Amino acid sequence: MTFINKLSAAWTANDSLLCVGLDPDMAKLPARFQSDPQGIYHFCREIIDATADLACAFKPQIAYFAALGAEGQLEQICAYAREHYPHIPLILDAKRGDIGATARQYAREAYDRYGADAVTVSPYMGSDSVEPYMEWSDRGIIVLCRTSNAGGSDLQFLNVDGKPLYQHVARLVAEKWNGNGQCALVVGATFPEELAQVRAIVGDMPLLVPGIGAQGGDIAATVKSGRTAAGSGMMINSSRAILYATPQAGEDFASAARRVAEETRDAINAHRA
Ligand SMILES: O=c1ccn([C@@H]2O[C@H](COP(=O)(O)O)[C@@H](O)[C@H]2O)c(=O)[nH]1
Repeated sequence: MTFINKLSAAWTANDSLLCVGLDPDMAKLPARFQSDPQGIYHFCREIIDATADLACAFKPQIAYFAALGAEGQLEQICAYAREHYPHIPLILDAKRGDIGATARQYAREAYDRYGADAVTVSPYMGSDSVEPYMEWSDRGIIVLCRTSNAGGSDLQFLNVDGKPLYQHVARLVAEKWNGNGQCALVVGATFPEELAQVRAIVGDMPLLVPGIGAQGGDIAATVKSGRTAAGSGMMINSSRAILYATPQAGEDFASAARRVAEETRDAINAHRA
C-alpha cells in the first residue's frame, strides 16, 4: 500500500489527524528507562501502544537516536510499529538533503533500514536531490516548506518574483516534483496564515504540521487554515506535550500520554467540519 493510501486509511480508521512524535530525550524519561540499555526502545514502545488507536501517524525524530548512538533502538521501534500497527504510517523525520548519489543512501536508510513509509527532506538542493527517493515509488517524500521555527522566515520569506520563497516550494512540489503522487509538505502550525496560503496552492496534498503542543501553535487556527474541503489532509504533530505529559517523568507517563493524545485528537476534530 502506498504512503498516501495508508495515511488516508489511518485518518479514517482512527478518526484522527494527530501525528504522535517520538523524540525521546533520555533526561526526561522515567528513571527505570535511564538505567535500561534498551530504555529508549522500551519507552517509545509504551508510547506507541498507548496512542496507536488515536494517531494517524508516528514520527520518530532521528536526531534523538543518532545523538546517543541509539540507531539500533530506532530500528527496533520502527520494526515494532510496523509489526503491531502496520496500518499507521511511520514518518522518519530526518530532514535530509544532498547530491543525488548521497540522497540515494539517505533514501535506503529511511525506507530500507528503518522501513519508514515517508521521510522528511529539505528542498534546498533542488530536484536532483529529491529524485532518488522516488525510486521507492510507494513511499512518501515530505518536503520542508514553511517550518514552525521563527528563524524559518530568514530564507522562507525571501521575496522571489513577488512571492515568498516558501510559496515557490509549495508550487514546485505540487506541480513538478510529485510524479509518484506521494509528496507532502511540512508547514508549521505556528503560522496559520501561511498554512492557508499553502493549502490554496497545493489542493488536497497532505501537510505535516508540527508546532502545536510544546511550540504553542493554536489548534483551532491550524485546523481551519490547513484542512481540505473534506476536513482532512493534515498530520498535525505533537511530540513533547504527549511524551512528557506527566510532571517529573512519572511512572504514569503512558496513561498521561494517552490522555493528552486523546484530548489533542478531539480538539483537532472539533474544528474539522
Ligand atoms: O518545521 C518543523 C519541522 C519539524 N519539526 C519537528 O517536529 C517535532 C516537534 O516537536 P514538539 O515537541 O511537538 O515541539 C520535532 O521532532 C521537530 O524536530 C518542527 O518542530 N518544526
